[in-house]
Order: sequence, then C-alpha cells, then structure tokens
Amino acid sequence: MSHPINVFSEIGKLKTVLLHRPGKELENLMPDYLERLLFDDIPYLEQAQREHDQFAELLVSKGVEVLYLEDLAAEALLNDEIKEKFVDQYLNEANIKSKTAKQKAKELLLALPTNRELIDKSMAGMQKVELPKFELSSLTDMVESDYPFVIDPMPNLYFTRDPFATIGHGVSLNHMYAETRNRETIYGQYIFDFHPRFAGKDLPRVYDRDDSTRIEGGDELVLSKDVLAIGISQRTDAASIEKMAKSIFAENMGFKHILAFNIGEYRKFMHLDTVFTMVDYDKFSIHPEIEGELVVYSISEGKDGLDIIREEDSLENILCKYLNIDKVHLIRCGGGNLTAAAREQWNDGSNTLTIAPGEVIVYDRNTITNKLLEEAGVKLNYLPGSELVRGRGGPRCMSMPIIREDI
Ligand SMILES: NC(=O)NCCC[C@H](N)C(=O)O
Repeated sequence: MSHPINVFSEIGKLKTVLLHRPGKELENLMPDYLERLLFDDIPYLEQAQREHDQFAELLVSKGVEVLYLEDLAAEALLNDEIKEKFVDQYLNEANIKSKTAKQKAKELLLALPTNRELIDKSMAGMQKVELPKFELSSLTDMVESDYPFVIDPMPNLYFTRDPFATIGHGVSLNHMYAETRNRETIYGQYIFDFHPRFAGKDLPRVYDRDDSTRIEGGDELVLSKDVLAIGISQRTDAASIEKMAKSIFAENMGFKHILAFNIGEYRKFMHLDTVFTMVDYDKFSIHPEIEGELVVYSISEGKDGLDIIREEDSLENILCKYLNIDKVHLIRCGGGNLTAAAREQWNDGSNTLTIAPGEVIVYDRNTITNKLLEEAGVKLNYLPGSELVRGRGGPRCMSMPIIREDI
C-alpha cells in the first residue's frame, strides 16, 4: 500500500510541503486580545501574504510540491454529511455561549456557496456584527458583553508545523497547549480522515487530538530514520512524549530512540524548533541560551516497557552517539554574543527550514546567524519576513513536510 507521508529526516530533499497562506484571520487580531491568541503584534495582511507567496514561490522553484491546508480541508468535505459534521464539531469547540448565536453561525457557514469559502470563514472567525439580529430570548443573550467575536479567529494557522506533525509514514495529530490553537487540529482530523490523498492509506496515527496531555509539532523533530527529538517545553508535556514513544515503537516504522530535550517553559522559545534545528548531516542551528540548562533524556524500547536514561554528556556527544556521526557542528544563533543571540532568536534566527542536506530557507533579517550558517558551508535561501515574523514563527514553523527523500 502506498505511503502518502514519508518523513524520516529533517534534511532529506523536500518533495511535498503543506502551507497555509495567511488570511482574514489576521484582520481579526485586536490589541486587547493578542496575548490569548499567542500574538505579539498585528501583521499587515497584504504584506504578510506577499511574503508568504515568496516563500511558496521559492519552494516551487526548488521543485517542491506546495499543498495548502485550506485547499485540502475544503476538498476533505466530500459531501453534505461530512460538511455538517465538520461545522458542528467546529462550533462545539468554539466556546459559543449563546445557543441562538451558535445556530445563526451554523446557518451562516452552511449558506456559503463553496467549501473553500466555508473553510476560509471558519479560519477567519466571526464578529458578532456579522450575525443577523435575533431576539434575545435567554439571559445569556441579554447579558451584555463587549467582546466583539462570536467565534475567535485562528491567526496561528500559517504555522502549519504545529497542529499535526508528520513522523515516518505517520502523523501526530496533536493536542495543543492553548484553546486558541487546539481548534486548528480539526482541519488535520478531517484531512486525514476523508481527503482522498490520505484517507484509507497506510498512515499510522501516533498521537490523537483527544488525548489529555499536550504536544505540538514545533517540538517534534525527526533527526534520522532511527532518532526523534521531542522538546519538553511550554507546549509539550513529558507525559505526551512517553505516550508518543509507546506509539512510535509499536508502529515499527524503524525509530529506535527518542531524545527528550528539556528546554524549560518559556514563551520566547515555546518550541524546540525555535532554538534547535538540523541543517545538514552534522550541523545544527542552536540558541546558546538553552545550552546551559539543557537536559536530554533518551527513551528506547525496553523488555518491559520504556527504558529512560538521563544523558550525562555534552549535547555534541549525545548527538554523535545517537546519530552515529563523528563530529557535530553547533552553529550558535547570534554567534557568541548573547544580545545578538536573544534578538535574532526572537525573530526566529534558529528556526531554519532545511530543503536539502546543507540547504535552508531563513529570514533575511537575522544577519549575524545567517553569516555563521554561510561560513559553515550551509547554502541559504533568504525570505523577507518582517510581517510574518510578528506571529513569532519562522520558515520551519510555517511548513509541514509531507514527503522528504530518504537520506
Ligand atoms: N513551531 C513553532 O515555533 N511555531 C511558532 C508558533 C507561534 C505561535 N504564535 C504560537 O505561539 O503558537
């Protein structure tokens, strides 16, 4: 049976990738609600779209097939029954207090002429003023609230790295840290359940969105066909990594070890891939601020369950040991200067997307880190990211590999 997903490394030549072009959801961001929606500023949508189009064009110019989340989600709504099931689940998870408003929102969504318009609207969110006036029949309706939305926007959707992660031939359909992002995983659920490209194929689910503990794709790295690295972070619980390990080993896709990187719970590096990414067989981009306190645990399949060891060695030696390489080159974000490192990490200087061994896509703004990558022999493709980066994500965050060539 064919495998629609093939991701056994971070660096194998990228053949197919999933993106989401930022949409109207960015125009439903308001200063008072930025923090809850995990944003630090309000991007200029048209410029963010121009930057994102450059990202997609660069990938296409490298021979990469670019899929869009919004297209796959629309195509997954194969019939009216699936469409209504999606709308009901989406509304049930949208935290709408008023029963009448929920019904009116459902009518509005189902009246949209195409599936794509329905998906776009579901991503953008819904302001109260968009609903037709209705009689305030319940106390809930009558209690005035100045909150302008009946359904929150999902502005983080263009970070397709996080709601689900491709691992080997499978997918980790994630349970996210924050409510605002957990709704994003519904699209993955319908795509993998119903889209002809994935439904009914050999596609193991190694994590499920209904699980109780949290895990996000920015913490999930496929370092090799044998080794995963998963961050214990603000977004991913240690318990989730143990569940993932049991699931991964049971699927027999070939993975032998999971390295759990405890990077602490910080908003500025909410995921492992904001401070550590793989750019070549033996080269990694890393933010120096995590190196001091970093603790790495290795998890492998034991006779009676999982064998878990706290690794008592340098990161370089741990990576050499588990990746079977003689030497590792850590390229430090911002070089040795902590001011430059902090500034450039904040703007995703370490969040590189590797499109082939030794070739990456980076934001052009992180000049010190980029120079160090180049000096290390890495081939750089530059992306303007002034508006995209306001969401606190870089090229790796904004992409989910579907197919990489094996290395
Ligand atoms: N993999 C990543 O690092 N994704 C970036 C996510 C940024 C988004 N505003 C968030 O806080 O979840």
